[in-house]
Amino acid sequence: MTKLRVALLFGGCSGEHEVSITSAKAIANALSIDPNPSKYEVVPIYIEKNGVWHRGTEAEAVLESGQPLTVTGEVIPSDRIPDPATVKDIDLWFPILHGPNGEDGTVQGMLTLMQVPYVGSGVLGSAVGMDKIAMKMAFSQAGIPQVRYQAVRRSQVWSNPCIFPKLCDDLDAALGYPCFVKPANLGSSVGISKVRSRQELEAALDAAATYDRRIIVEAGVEARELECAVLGNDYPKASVVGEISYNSDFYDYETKYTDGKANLMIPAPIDTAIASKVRDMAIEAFLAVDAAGLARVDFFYIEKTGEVLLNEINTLPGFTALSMYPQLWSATGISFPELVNQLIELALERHTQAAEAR
Ligand SMILES: Nc1ncnc2c1ncn2[C@@H]1O[C@H](COP(=O)(O)OP(=O)(O)OP(=O)(O)O)[C@@H](O)[C@H]1O
Ligand SMILES: C[C@@H](N)C(=O)O
Ligand SMILES: [Mg+2]
Ligand SMILES: [Mg+2]
Repeated sequence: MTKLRVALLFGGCSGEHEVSITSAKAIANALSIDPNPSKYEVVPIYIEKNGVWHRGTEAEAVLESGQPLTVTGEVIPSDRIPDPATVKDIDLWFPILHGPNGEDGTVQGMLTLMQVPYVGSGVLGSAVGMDKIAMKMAFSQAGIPQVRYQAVRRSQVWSNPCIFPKLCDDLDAALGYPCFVKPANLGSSVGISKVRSRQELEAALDAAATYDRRIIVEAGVEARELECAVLGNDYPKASVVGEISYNSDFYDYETKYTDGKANLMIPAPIDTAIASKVRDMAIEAFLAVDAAGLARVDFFYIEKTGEVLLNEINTLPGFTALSMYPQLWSATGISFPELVNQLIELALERHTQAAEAR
């Protein structure tokens, strides 16, 4: 049988670069477990933090060591797209890029133009699923309950001294404290601050503005945190529901990626009615942004009132050893090696449908 040559695309110009390397290592490992090696040949392709693409020994070394390449020297723009000669043998692309320039529709646009199959959401699903303001607008249109929020532009934060205080007055009055200030297009809690005072609000807005032109400020809720994994294209399935608990202030970067800091409970110790609601909402969220292949949907469960609020969708969720997505499927009966096999099959299904429609 001829093997499908699968490009594992990782790294990227993103604050989640290191997480992407760890996710890619785990996926490469899953592709090395039987029966996957009889079907797939893995070709690692690494995108440096400065956007330069590498195939071959450099990409393999990053995957092996888990360490990013150090950015050096001047970059010409054409180094930031694949050299056609070096990728013409690729049969299918598996982007495992988190955050901007990879999870947000940019790479998906390039692969769509190339008319090649790739794992995960297309341009629209990726872009809407990445931007927390756009995603919330889509969710609210779909009638999915969420926390109160306000969208902020960087130009309002880095503005003249009259606009900024007025912005903070408005946020103060509308959302109160604690609130969460987030760059709209990022993940792994990078750039997020939990804010308890006016002074902290000002600093948090300034910090978020260093990451993104678009910022979201959300009312803080005291809630249990639930996550649900989705798999499929037109008829997506939801996994069992998981819960995360931790002792830190919130589920921040360090808590997410330091072994032993967060406790993952799968399945979550919640009523079946709540689990069923979460699973239904996860699928509604997936369809609302036009996701495909995979997504992990994050929720707040306010036990006192029984309310379940949708926090966000992640169209390229983490696959690290501490990440929920593969663990949720494993608990649902799909092993990690079988999961990556199904993701590849879903990519092929979507590609065939797109080709038939052309
Ligand atoms: N409105 C909120 N109320 C209470 N806690 C919040 C709120 N928003 C975020 N948090 C806390 O911050 C964490 C990160 O938020 P969020 O999931 O939006 O960020 P992210 O960077 O997209 O994370 P990831 O993509 O890694 O899941 C949440 O898991 C939660 O602990
Ligand atoms: C990778 C990270 N953004 C996640 O959602 O798991
Ligand atoms: Mg996220
Ligand atoms: Mg999240």
